[in-house]
Amino acid sequence: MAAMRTLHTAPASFIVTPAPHLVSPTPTPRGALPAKAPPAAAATIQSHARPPLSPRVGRRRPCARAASSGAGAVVASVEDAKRDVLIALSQIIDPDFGTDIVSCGFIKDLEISETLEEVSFRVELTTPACPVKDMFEEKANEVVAALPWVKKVNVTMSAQPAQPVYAGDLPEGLKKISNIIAVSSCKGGVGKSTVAVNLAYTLAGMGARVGIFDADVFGPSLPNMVSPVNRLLVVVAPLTAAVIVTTPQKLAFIDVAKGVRMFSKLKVPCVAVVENMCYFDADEKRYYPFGKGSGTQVVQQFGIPNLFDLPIRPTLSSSGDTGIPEVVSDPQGDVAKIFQNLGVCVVQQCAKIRQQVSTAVSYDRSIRAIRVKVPDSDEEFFLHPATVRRNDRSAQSVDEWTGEQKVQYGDVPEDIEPEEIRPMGNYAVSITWPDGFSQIAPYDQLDMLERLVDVPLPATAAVASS
Ligand SMILES: Nc1ncnc2c1ncn2[C@@H]1O[C@H](COP(=O)(O)OP(=O)(O)OP(=O)(O)O)[C@@H](O)[C@H]1O
Repeated sequence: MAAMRTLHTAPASFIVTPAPHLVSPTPTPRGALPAKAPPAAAATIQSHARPPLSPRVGRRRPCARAASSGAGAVVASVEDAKRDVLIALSQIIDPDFGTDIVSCGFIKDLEISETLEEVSFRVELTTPACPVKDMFEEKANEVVAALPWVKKVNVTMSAQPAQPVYAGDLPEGLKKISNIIAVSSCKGGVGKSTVAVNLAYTLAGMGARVGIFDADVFGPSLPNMVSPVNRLLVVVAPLTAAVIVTTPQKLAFIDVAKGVRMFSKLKVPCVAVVENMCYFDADEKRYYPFGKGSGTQVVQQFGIPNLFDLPIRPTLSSSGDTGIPEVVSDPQGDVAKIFQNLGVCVVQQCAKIRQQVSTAVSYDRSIRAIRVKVPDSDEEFFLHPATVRRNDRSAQSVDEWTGEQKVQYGDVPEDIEPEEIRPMGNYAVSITWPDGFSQIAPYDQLDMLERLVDVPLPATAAVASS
């Protein structure tokens, strides 16, 4: 008997999962969605041009060989023109990745007209909900138009196709979903469904395709009521991140702490805390009927960086009954602004998590070592591939019942190299070996293995991670 009910899923950039009440968003015209709040972070322009990744590109000034007057200047060839454009665009820095948009691989389909005067390219972002996409478009136009030989710039904005950061088998419906966000509290009635629904509509308003799934993770009661033979439904869901909902009471903190610890065990980063029903305004005064501070306590104790205070609003409650979420019915209101900030935070944190996960473990052919980056730090360590393979703990390598080692030391060639390394969500990588064996290696396990010491600095960037 399943204690999970799917309400509305679609090929989506995001799935938001409240627990445990049923909520099914009614499709809403785009125009009715919340207005954009100012982005939390802005794309920045580097003060000096940086060369793009191509080793052929030098540090020369854009169009240095063109006529010096600027207006009416010419460029010698399409190749030179493309080089100029990439150098110009590499001045734009993605605030989340701290890298220029050329190195991030965002520039696609760069074309120069035969007359060498018109430039066309596409900027492909990691998510359609990128909070700084307008800024990127504006700056891309600006820096390319500033090249003296350019008369016209055509910029198209797009986003990468939705794709999970997960190498394992996924149910069909999850194969085109990039991020799954859990909205959780471990306590009933604090506003999970309210937050989940409004967050989902906000993300949709930012350009993401969003579905909502309602899952009762902690307290499924139906299995107890009917005593099924199979009590456990094993599914849906490599979570990208969690948003914790709490209320200001001290008692709420205890339950929330339980949830944060659970997500920590599951290696799911908690990216934000929403302290719901914090206050209300009346007679030009602000009242805090439930006291202050459980959200702050969660942030301080668990280091979750983003705290959002949500007021008590009769309209938030009544919007649950009417089927039109507050961010839709009052897109310019205070509550919509809070959700807009929460949405920006979620999108940015997810982008960072995906970037971190996809580069966490890679194989560096030049030094024949598996490189492991320690999350949230500059630290990294190296492992001998054969050591990783010999320490596989799956049933294929170790007898599940006796613990007897089935794969012997000598069975693994000393010079074995992985063919592919792919992330399995936030907790493990899948390593494919030349004999076709696919090893699931949890980060915790990699952390325990004997490390290579005195590893020479790699000559080239790691290549095997995808
Ligand atoms: N900020 C708010 N202001 C006013 N009413 C609110 C607010 N947040 C939630 N509510 C109301 O509180 C009640 C509980 O909220 P909600 O159903 O979202 O909580 P939940 O955590 O999902 O509950 P459960 O654990 O029972 O599933 C609802 O009636 C909702 O409309």
